Amino acid sequence: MPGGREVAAVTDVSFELREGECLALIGESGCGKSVLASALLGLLPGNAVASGRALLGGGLDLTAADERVLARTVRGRRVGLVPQSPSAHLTPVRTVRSHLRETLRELTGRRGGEEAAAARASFPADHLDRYPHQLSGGLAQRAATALALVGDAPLLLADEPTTGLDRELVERTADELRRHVDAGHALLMITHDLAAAERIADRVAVMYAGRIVELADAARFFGSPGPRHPYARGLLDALPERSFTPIPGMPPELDALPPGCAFAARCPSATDACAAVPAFDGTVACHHAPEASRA
Ligand SMILES: Nc1ncnc2c1ncn2[C@@H]1O[C@H](COP(=O)(O)OP(=O)(O)OP(=O)(O)O)[C@@H](O)[C@H]1O
Ligand code: NI
Repeated sequence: MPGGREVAAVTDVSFELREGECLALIGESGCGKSVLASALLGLLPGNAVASGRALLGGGLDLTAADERVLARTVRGRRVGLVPQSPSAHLTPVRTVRSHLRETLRELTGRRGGEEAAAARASFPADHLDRYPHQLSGGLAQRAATALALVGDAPLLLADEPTTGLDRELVERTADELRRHVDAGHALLMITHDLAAAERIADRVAVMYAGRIVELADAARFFGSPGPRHPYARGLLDALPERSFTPIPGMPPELDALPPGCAFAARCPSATDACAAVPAFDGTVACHHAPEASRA
């Protein structure tokens, strides 16, 4: 950070993701979702410090791999990325067709196939000759998704892949990503869109102030018995189709985290116990979470 301040953007995160599985990573703006995705691909800014391990099938540790290995064998081939700001990742002087052509050639050795690749992300064929600045946010998003699907990487990180899309396109994109998962790929989908998460995720990870506070089976999380962490319950209650009650207050600044549980100031269940940071037991990090019911 400017001025040499340090921010713990992501702390003590731990999860597994299997082939054929979609994990949705949800949480308010600024909680560390994109930083986590960038860390997995070696795309953090030069002054960032990452520690820990991120093992890809076969044992490659993404956090320890050097830039050459990441660039030549990992990005696009073993780990695909739909970046959060797709227009920033497209080359301004090249059309969408040209981006797809080069990515197809590089990752699959094939010539042609741009239209089929575009169609997978509902990118309209008659817009293929447009330049990035001629695309709406939603079209840039679909172009980025099409590019990310080309390499058929076993792991796909999709950072807000449905932003800027209308409901029908959200559903089409989510369904395409789900097909990709069902074909045996793993998907980490970062999203604000809980309806999209519910549509495609097998499991849900809820992040708050840089930590995962709940990791749950999606059907149980969105259905019954529902979330166990008060923050996760608050996120669902804030939905218009549920009680439409926002969580009071704002998330803390990551460079000024309160001691103890970072959610305590906004939490209806907080007690003195929350002065200590609750440990994450693999499913929830809360001193007051209801027991996981067996079902
Ligand atoms: N380049 C950077 N330099 C310094 N701090 C950064 C940088 N990028 C992110 N951060 C810090 O990391 C925190 C997490 O950012 P991140 O982009 O991961 O949030 P996010 O959960 O993806 O939010 P959003 O939903 O808005 O995309 C930010 O609050 C900010 O404090
Ligand atoms: Ni983000």
